[in-house]
Amino acid sequence: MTGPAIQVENLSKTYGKGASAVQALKDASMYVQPAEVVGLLGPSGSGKTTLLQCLGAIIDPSGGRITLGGDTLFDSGWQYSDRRTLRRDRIGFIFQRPYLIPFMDATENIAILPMLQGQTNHQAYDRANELLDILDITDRAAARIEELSGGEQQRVAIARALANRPSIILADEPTAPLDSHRAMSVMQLLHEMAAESNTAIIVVTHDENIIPVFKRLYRLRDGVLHEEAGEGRPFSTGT
Ligand SMILES: Nc1ncnc2c1ncn2[C@@H]1O[C@H](COP(=O)(O)OP(=O)(O)OP(=O)(O)O)[C@@H](O)[C@H]1O
Repeated sequence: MTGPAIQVENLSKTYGKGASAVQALKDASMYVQPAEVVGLLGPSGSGKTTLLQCLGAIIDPSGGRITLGGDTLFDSGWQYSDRRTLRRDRIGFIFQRPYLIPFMDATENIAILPMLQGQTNHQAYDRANELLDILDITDRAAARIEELSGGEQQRVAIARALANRPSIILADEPTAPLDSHRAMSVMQLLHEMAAESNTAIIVVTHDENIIPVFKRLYRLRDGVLHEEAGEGRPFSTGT
Protein backbone atom coordinates (compact mmCIF):
# COMPACT_ATOMS: atom_id res chain seq x y z
CA MET A 1 0.00 0.00 0.00
CA THR A 2 1.35 3.41 -0.96
CA GLY A 3 -0.10 5.46 1.91
CA PRO A 4 -3.43 7.18 2.43
CA ALA A 5 -5.54 8.30 -0.51
CA ILE A 6 -6.29 11.43 1.48
CA GLN A 7 -4.71 12.83 4.59
CA VAL A 8 -5.95 15.83 6.53
CA GLU A 9 -3.80 17.47 9.20
CA ASN A 10 -4.96 20.13 11.65
CA LEU A 11 -7.55 21.52 9.28
CA SER A 12 -9.47 24.53 10.51
CA LYS A 13 -12.22 26.66 9.07
CA THR A 14 -13.60 29.88 10.53
CA TYR A 15 -16.53 31.64 8.88
CA GLY A 16 -16.71 35.40 9.36
CA LYS A 17 -14.61 37.64 11.56
CA GLY A 18 -14.60 39.20 14.98
CA ALA A 19 -17.54 38.71 17.32
CA SER A 20 -19.63 36.94 14.68
CA ALA A 21 -16.88 34.43 13.70
CA VAL A 22 -17.92 30.75 13.70
CA GLN A 23 -15.14 28.18 14.16
CA ALA A 24 -16.72 25.36 12.16
CA LEU A 25 -13.61 23.10 12.08
CA LYS A 26 -10.99 22.97 14.79
CA ASP A 27 -7.70 21.20 14.06
CA ALA A 28 -9.35 18.28 12.27
CA SER A 29 -7.09 15.39 11.30
CA MET A 30 -8.11 12.26 9.42
CA TYR A 31 -7.00 9.86 6.72
CA VAL A 32 -8.67 7.42 4.35
CA GLN A 33 -6.82 4.55 2.70
CA PRO A 34 -7.32 3.57 -0.95
CA ALA A 35 -10.35 1.23 -1.26
CA GLU A 36 -11.56 2.23 2.22
CA VAL A 37 -15.06 3.54 2.98
CA VAL A 38 -15.35 5.62 6.14
CA GLY A 39 -18.41 7.18 7.73
CA LEU A 40 -18.54 10.81 8.85
CA LEU A 41 -21.14 11.38 11.55
CA GLY A 42 -22.18 14.31 13.69
CA PRO A 43 -25.21 16.31 14.71
CA SER A 44 -26.56 19.17 12.64
CA GLY A 45 -24.18 22.13 12.64
CA SER A 46 -21.17 20.08 13.79
CA GLY A 47 -19.15 20.84 10.63
CA LYS A 48 -19.68 17.83 8.32
CA THR A 49 -20.53 19.83 5.21
CA THR A 50 -17.74 22.28 5.96
CA LEU A 51 -15.20 19.44 6.15
CA LEU A 52 -16.48 17.83 2.95
CA GLN A 53 -16.43 21.14 1.09
CA CYS A 54 -12.85 21.82 2.23
CA LEU A 55 -11.78 18.35 1.07
CA GLY A 56 -13.58 18.88 -2.22
CA ALA A 57 -11.74 22.18 -2.81
CA ILE A 58 -15.10 23.95 -2.86
CA ILE A 59 -14.40 26.31 0.05
CA ASP A 60 -11.11 27.57 1.46
CA PRO A 61 -9.89 26.14 4.76
CA SER A 62 -8.51 28.71 7.21
CA GLY A 63 -5.46 26.59 8.01
CA GLY A 64 -3.95 23.12 8.03
CA ARG A 65 -2.98 20.69 5.33
CA ILE A 66 -4.71 18.37 2.84
CA THR A 67 -2.72 15.75 0.93
CA LEU A 68 -4.26 13.75 -1.90
CA GLY A 69 -2.36 10.62 -2.94
CA GLY A 70 0.92 12.15 -1.76
CA ASP A 71 0.33 15.54 -3.49
CA THR A 72 -0.13 18.51 -1.20
CA LEU A 73 -3.39 20.18 -2.19
CA PHE A 74 -3.59 22.69 0.61
CA ASP A 75 -0.93 23.87 3.03
CA SER A 76 -2.04 27.16 4.54
CA GLY A 77 -3.20 27.93 0.98
CA TRP A 78 -4.17 26.01 -2.18
CA GLN A 79 -1.20 24.57 -4.03
CA TYR A 80 -3.23 24.24 -7.27
CA SER A 81 -4.42 27.34 -9.09
CA ASP A 82 -6.94 25.42 -11.23
CA ARG A 83 -9.17 23.86 -8.61
CA ARG A 84 -12.00 23.23 -11.08
CA THR A 85 -9.75 20.83 -13.01
CA LEU A 86 -8.53 19.32 -9.75
CA ARG A 87 -12.15 18.60 -8.72
CA ARG A 88 -13.11 17.23 -12.12
CA ASP A 89 -10.11 14.93 -12.49
CA ARG A 90 -9.36 13.70 -8.98
CA ILE A 91 -12.44 14.01 -6.78
CA GLY A 92 -15.89 12.44 -7.22
CA PHE A 93 -19.00 13.85 -5.57
CA ILE A 94 -22.23 12.12 -4.66
CA PHE A 95 -24.97 14.24 -3.15
CA GLN A 96 -28.22 13.54 -1.33
CA ARG A 97 -30.08 14.31 -4.54
CA PRO A 98 -28.53 12.94 -7.75
CA TYR A 99 -28.47 16.31 -9.66
CA LEU A 100 -28.47 14.55 -13.03
CA ILE A 101 -28.92 16.48 -16.26
CA PRO A 102 -32.60 15.96 -17.12
CA PHE A 103 -32.37 16.30 -20.92
CA MET A 104 -29.63 13.65 -21.19
CA ASP A 105 -30.10 9.92 -20.84
CA ALA A 106 -28.35 7.81 -18.20
CA THR A 107 -25.34 7.02 -20.41
CA GLU A 108 -24.82 10.63 -21.46
CA ASN A 109 -24.96 11.77 -17.83
CA ILE A 110 -22.04 9.46 -17.06
CA ALA A 111 -20.03 10.05 -20.26
CA ILE A 112 -20.07 13.83 -20.01
CA LEU A 113 -17.31 14.06 -17.38
CA PRO A 114 -14.73 11.93 -19.24
CA MET A 115 -15.54 13.96 -22.36
CA LEU A 116 -14.94 17.22 -20.48
CA GLN A 117 -11.69 15.68 -19.27
CA GLY A 118 -10.60 15.37 -22.90
CA GLN A 119 -11.37 11.73 -23.63
CA THR A 120 -12.81 10.87 -27.03
CA ASN A 121 -16.56 10.16 -27.29
CA HIS A 122 -15.69 6.53 -27.88
CA GLN A 123 -13.60 6.26 -24.71
CA ALA A 124 -16.17 8.17 -22.64
CA TYR A 125 -19.07 5.98 -23.81
CA ASP A 126 -17.02 2.82 -23.25
CA ARG A 127 -16.39 3.94 -19.66
CA ALA A 128 -20.08 4.85 -19.17
CA ASN A 129 -21.21 1.47 -20.51
CA GLU A 130 -18.70 -0.35 -18.31
CA LEU A 131 -20.05 1.46 -15.22
CA LEU A 132 -23.68 0.89 -16.19
CA ASP A 133 -22.84 -2.79 -16.41
CA ILE A 134 -21.03 -2.89 -13.04
CA LEU A 135 -23.91 -1.02 -11.40
CA ASP A 136 -26.41 -3.36 -13.04
CA ILE A 137 -28.44 -0.70 -14.84
CA THR A 138 -27.49 -1.42 -18.45
CA ASP A 139 -31.15 -1.96 -19.27
CA ARG A 140 -31.86 1.67 -18.24
CA ALA A 141 -28.95 3.13 -20.28
CA ALA A 142 -31.14 5.01 -22.75
CA ALA A 143 -33.77 6.08 -20.23
CA ARG A 144 -34.32 9.76 -19.55
CA ILE A 145 -33.63 10.73 -15.97
CA GLU A 146 -37.30 11.32 -15.13
CA GLU A 147 -38.03 7.73 -16.18
CA LEU A 148 -35.64 6.32 -13.58
CA SER A 149 -36.56 5.40 -9.99
CA GLY A 150 -34.83 7.16 -7.08
CA GLY A 151 -32.53 4.16 -6.54
CA GLU A 152 -31.68 3.98 -10.27
CA GLN A 153 -30.93 7.71 -10.35
CA GLN A 154 -28.58 7.33 -7.38
CA ARG A 155 -26.80 4.47 -9.21
CA VAL A 156 -26.30 6.76 -12.22
CA ALA A 157 -24.94 9.42 -9.83
CA ILE A 158 -22.51 6.86 -8.39
CA ALA A 159 -21.44 5.88 -11.90
CA ARG A 160 -20.90 9.56 -12.76
CA ALA A 161 -18.77 10.02 -9.62
CA LEU A 162 -16.62 7.07 -10.70
CA ALA A 163 -16.40 8.03 -14.38
CA ASN A 164 -13.06 9.83 -14.15
CA ARG A 165 -11.54 7.23 -11.81
CA PRO A 166 -11.08 9.68 -8.93
CA SER A 167 -8.85 8.71 -6.04
CA ILE A 168 -11.47 9.95 -3.58
CA ILE A 169 -15.26 10.20 -3.54
CA LEU A 170 -17.07 12.55 -1.17
CA ALA A 171 -20.63 11.40 -0.55
CA ASP A 172 -22.97 13.75 1.33
CA GLU A 173 -25.91 11.73 2.70
CA PRO A 174 -26.16 9.58 -0.44
CA THR A 175 -28.85 7.34 1.01
CA ALA A 176 -31.06 10.02 2.58
CA PRO A 177 -33.90 9.88 0.03
CA LEU A 178 -33.92 6.06 -0.20
CA ASP A 179 -35.84 3.42 1.75
CA SER A 180 -33.77 1.18 4.02
CA HIS A 181 -33.42 -1.66 1.51
CA ARG A 182 -32.24 0.65 -1.30
CA ALA A 183 -30.04 2.56 1.14
CA MET A 184 -28.27 -0.66 2.10
CA SER A 185 -27.80 -1.70 -1.53
CA VAL A 186 -26.29 1.73 -2.35
CA MET A 187 -23.90 1.28 0.60
CA GLN A 188 -22.97 -2.19 -0.61
CA LEU A 189 -22.32 -0.78 -4.08
CA LEU A 190 -20.11 1.97 -2.67
CA HIS A 191 -18.04 -0.66 -0.83
CA GLU A 192 -17.76 -2.80 -3.97
CA MET A 193 -16.82 0.22 -6.09
CA ALA A 194 -14.20 1.32 -3.54
CA ALA A 195 -12.61 -2.14 -3.62
CA GLU A 196 -12.84 -2.48 -7.37
CA SER A 197 -11.37 0.90 -8.29
CA ASN A 198 -9.15 1.44 -5.24
CA THR A 199 -11.11 4.59 -4.46
CA ALA A 200 -11.33 6.09 -0.97
CA ILE A 201 -14.88 7.08 -0.04
CA ILE A 202 -16.09 9.36 2.75
CA VAL A 203 -19.81 9.02 3.47
CA VAL A 204 -21.58 11.68 5.54
CA THR A 205 -24.67 10.13 7.04
CA HIS A 206 -27.36 10.39 9.70
CA ASP A 207 -28.84 7.05 8.66
CA GLU A 208 -28.82 4.77 11.71
CA ASN A 209 -29.43 1.71 9.53
CA ILE A 210 -26.22 2.04 7.56
CA ILE A 211 -23.87 3.16 10.35
CA PRO A 212 -23.07 -0.46 11.42
CA VAL A 213 -21.54 -1.26 7.99
CA PHE A 214 -18.56 1.08 8.47
CA LYS A 215 -15.34 -0.42 9.83
CA ARG A 216 -14.02 3.01 10.72
CA LEU A 217 -15.87 6.22 11.49
CA TYR A 218 -15.16 9.83 12.20
CA ARG A 219 -17.48 11.81 14.43
CA LEU A 220 -17.67 15.61 14.55
CA ARG A 221 -18.86 17.54 17.58
CA ASP A 222 -18.74 21.33 17.48
CA GLY A 223 -16.01 21.25 14.85
CA VAL A 224 -13.83 18.72 16.71
CA LEU A 225 -13.20 15.45 14.86
CA HIS A 226 -12.68 12.07 16.57
CA GLU A 227 -11.95 8.68 15.09
CA GLU A 228 -14.03 5.66 16.22
CA ALA A 229 -14.00 1.98 15.41
CA GLY A 230 -17.13 0.84 13.59
CA GLU A 231 -18.85 -2.53 13.61
CA GLY A 232 -17.96 -3.36 10.01
CA ARG A 233 -21.11 -5.48 9.80
CA PRO A 234 -21.05 -7.67 6.68
CA PHE A 235 -23.65 -7.11 3.99
CA SER A 236 -26.20 -9.87 3.98
CA THR A 237 -26.26 -11.68 0.68
CA GLY A 238 -29.30 -12.37 -1.42
CA THR A 239 -31.14 -9.12 -0.53
N1 LIG B 1 -21.32 30.11 4.96
C1 LIG B 1 -21.36 30.11 6.30
N2 LIG B 1 -21.23 31.26 6.98
C2 LIG B 1 -21.25 31.28 8.35
N3 LIG B 1 -21.40 30.17 9.11
C3 LIG B 1 -21.55 29.01 8.46
C4 LIG B 1 -21.54 28.90 7.04
N4 LIG B 1 -21.72 27.59 6.70
C5 LIG B 1 -21.81 26.91 7.86
N5 LIG B 1 -21.71 27.75 8.91
C6 LIG B 1 -21.73 27.38 10.34
O1 LIG B 1 -20.68 26.45 10.55
C7 LIG B 1 -21.10 25.42 11.44
C8 LIG B 1 -20.97 24.06 10.75
O2 LIG B 1 -21.91 24.01 9.68
P1 LIG B 1 -22.00 22.75 8.67
O3 LIG B 1 -23.00 23.11 7.62
O4 LIG B 1 -20.65 22.37 8.24
O5 LIG B 1 -22.62 21.63 9.65
P2 LIG B 1 -23.22 20.19 9.29
O6 LIG B 1 -22.69 19.26 10.30
O7 LIG B 1 -23.01 19.89 7.86
O8 LIG B 1 -24.79 20.44 9.54
P3 LIG B 1 -26.07 19.70 8.85
O9 LIG B 1 -26.03 18.26 9.28
O10 LIG B 1 -27.23 20.45 9.45
O11 LIG B 1 -25.94 19.90 7.37
C9 LIG B 1 -22.53 25.76 11.86
O12 LIG B 1 -22.47 26.48 13.07
C10 LIG B 1 -23.00 26.65 10.73
O13 LIG B 1 -24.00 27.55 11.18
